[in-house]
Amino acid sequence: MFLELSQIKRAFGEGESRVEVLKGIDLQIEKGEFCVLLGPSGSGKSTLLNIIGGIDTADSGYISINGEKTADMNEKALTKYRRKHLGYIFQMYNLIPNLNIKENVEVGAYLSDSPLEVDELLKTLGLYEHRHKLPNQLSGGQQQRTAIGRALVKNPDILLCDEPTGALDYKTSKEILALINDVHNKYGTTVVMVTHNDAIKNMADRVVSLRDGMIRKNYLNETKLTVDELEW
Ligand SMILES: Nc1ncnc2c1ncn2[C@@H]1O[C@H](COP(=O)(O)OP(=O)(O)OP(=O)(O)O)[C@@H](O)[C@H]1O
Repeated sequence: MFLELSQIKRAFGEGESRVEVLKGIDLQIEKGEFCVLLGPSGSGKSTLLNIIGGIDTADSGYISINGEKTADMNEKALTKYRRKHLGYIFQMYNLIPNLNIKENVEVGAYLSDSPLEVDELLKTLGLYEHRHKLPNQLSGGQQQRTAIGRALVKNPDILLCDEPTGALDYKTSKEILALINDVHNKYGTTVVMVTHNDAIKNMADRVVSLRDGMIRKNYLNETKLTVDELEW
């Protein structure tokens, strides 16, 4: 199993205000799978993604990648894992405002031993002619494409996406989903995508839904739709 989560628990706060956000999550994701994580607001989706991404740590349970438990890795190995194997895309693009588009993508390339060619990627993303502009000179969709470029330039094994289309209109959302899907198909990238948008589950291989910190549904989607066929 490529990505395995076992009995992941996470609580925030102390005493009276303590909230158990994840109550024992078991999840297994195959290499190259496209997994969508659904659930109501506050159900723990982002917390789970942050734990997979090594941004946050679980109180108990373990994560293993390719058979290696992250808890057994030392700080150096963990940093290497995050840098080399993970790409992260957020709803708010988190670009560096005073770097231009190309430089923002290069930030991702510096972290990798085997980055993709930056200019090539900028062309694929439709950003090449905008490469000398600053983020605030671009539309939301173009900024999100830049953030995707920064995550993809590392050619990560795992792409973690937290509401990547949350701030975008219908048409741009579809373009971004198509782009993520193309990368997933082309490079065999494993994708874990958190979303509020129920329609997106139709393009996924695996659909996982969380409620109150527990997995309520976890199934393989036998009737995948193309991004074009999605409606919401
Ligand atoms: N660092 C933190 N400190 C305290 N509470 C937190 C922290 N991070 C998350 N929480 C709480 O954990 C719960 C789950 O949050 P999380 O962001 O994982 O949910 P979500 O399912 O992603 O929600 P949304 O869809 O609204 O983004 C919420 O009640 C939130 O307030």
